[in-house]
Amino acid sequence: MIWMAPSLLAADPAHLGDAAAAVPDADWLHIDVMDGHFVPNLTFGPPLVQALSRRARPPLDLHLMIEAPERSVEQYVRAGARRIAVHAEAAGHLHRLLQTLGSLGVERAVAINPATPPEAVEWVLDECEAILVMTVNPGWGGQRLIPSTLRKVERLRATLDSRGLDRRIVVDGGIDLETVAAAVRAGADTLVAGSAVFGSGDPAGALARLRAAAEGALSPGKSN
Ligand SMILES: O=C(CO)[C@@H](O)[C@H](O)COP(=O)(O)O
Repeated sequence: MIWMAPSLLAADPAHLGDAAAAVPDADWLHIDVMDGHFVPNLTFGPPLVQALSRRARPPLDLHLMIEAPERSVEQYVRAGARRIAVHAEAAGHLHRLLQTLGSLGVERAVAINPATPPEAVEWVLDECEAILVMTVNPGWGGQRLIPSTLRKVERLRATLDSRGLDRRIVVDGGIDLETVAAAVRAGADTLVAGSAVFGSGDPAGALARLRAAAEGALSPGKSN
């Protein structure tokens, strides 16, 4: 089953609550937390996440693009996160951090940047529910998908299949009507999309079209 996760990063910052409420049919609402260090951009802190949780119907999917994520995860769980992605590149003790997240009762994803090999997640697959493959370099929305990242998705899907592991593969960055089918065919089943949803005048309609294209790519005989 395909899951769609519109990313609020592409919404008008002056109307974030309205944007959060505009996609009730999303499976997750993706929120990019940036600290100005791990990536240069600075975005959502815990009070803002908590306020958004009151406007959003979908569960909140937080992507922590921050240094030392172990210092902040509890605050974000208290703010309303239902899934948290931490970067393999940022966590000094990734396995322990994932165990902590598990004990806090949230779904766990391990995120990897475009230059990070898929092997970076190999020894933590038992401690997460999803792997988030960055299909652009993190920090900004509106970039073009880097094609080599889909080869990494293929490798990860093959590894999961060979080990009989049921894990979500999330792709994040440059997902739109042109790229979504290739991402799904590579093995992604959870699609984060910012500009393609909130860059449109009709976020709910854009989300529905993107979902239809993704589901079409799963069904043999359909051309997407
Ligand atoms: O994590 C990030 C960017 O660092 C993403 O979640 C973006 O928000 C995706 O935006 P689009 O590429 O879909 O515009």
